[in-house]
Amino acid sequence: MSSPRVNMRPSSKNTLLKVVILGDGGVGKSCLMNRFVSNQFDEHSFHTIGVEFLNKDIDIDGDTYTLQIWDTAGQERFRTLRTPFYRGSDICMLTYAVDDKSSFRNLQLWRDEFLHYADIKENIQFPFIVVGNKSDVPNSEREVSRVEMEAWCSENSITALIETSAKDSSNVQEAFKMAVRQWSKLETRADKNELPFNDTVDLKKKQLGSKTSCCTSSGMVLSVFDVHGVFITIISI
Ligand SMILES: Nc1nc2c(ncn2[C@@H]2O[C@H](COP(=O)(O)OP(=O)(O)OP(=O)(O)O)[C@@H](O)[C@H]2O)c(=O)[nH]1
Repeated sequence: MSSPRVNMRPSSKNTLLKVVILGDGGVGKSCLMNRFVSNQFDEHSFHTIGVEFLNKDIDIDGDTYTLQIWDTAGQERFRTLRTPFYRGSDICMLTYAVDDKSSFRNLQLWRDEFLHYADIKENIQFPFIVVGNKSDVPNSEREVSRVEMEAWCSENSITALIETSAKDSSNVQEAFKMAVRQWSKLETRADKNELPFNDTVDLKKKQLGSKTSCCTSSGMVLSVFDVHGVFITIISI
């Protein structure tokens, strides 16, 4: 009598990761998130107020990851609405537009703002990824070269970098996958005690206060957060 077949395939993990997207207003953060989550592009995307988030599952190298993607308002006037949401991030996407030099120069400010409000210690290697969006623009409109991007990343010890287009969809999936692989690489090294690293955040356990949420017809989340006793309402218009 033949023995019953046993499926020896190891069960895959499911890891929840909080990804925060930062960068100047208008570089295409909301469009990147919507392209990644819903495969849609809005030519007339409105400025984000505060923050919005969407979840998306992806499979990478046999494991499933639930990405909780936080799209933040890039405009300076919304600084106090966005910064409370940096804490507990696992990955930070520093985004600029290749046709906007000033958005590239401001990456340093975004990086510093993130490290400060996320309370990441300076000697900790955090999973940053640099994303140069709007790669579809004609060469005549391009203001930031790939070489400049590589130089800035090298100066800031960032090894994950990619150019994307939320408009024509190029490299958008790859950017999020690259971000997760970068997180995984640093996490593995931290597990082996090769470098100091903050704990993996389980958002189910570690939320910024309590949260209620619902979906609008566009799929965006309107939320009311209780952040250390202060209620913040997040509205997508
Ligand atoms: N050509 C081109 N335009 C894009 C791309 N991504 C976004 N845009 C356009 O850029 C504008 C701003 O996009 P948003 O996604 O709203 O920018 P944002 O960074 O979220 O802006 P804030 O919410 O103000 O922080 C919109 O008109 C988009 O249609 C892209 O990949 N290529």
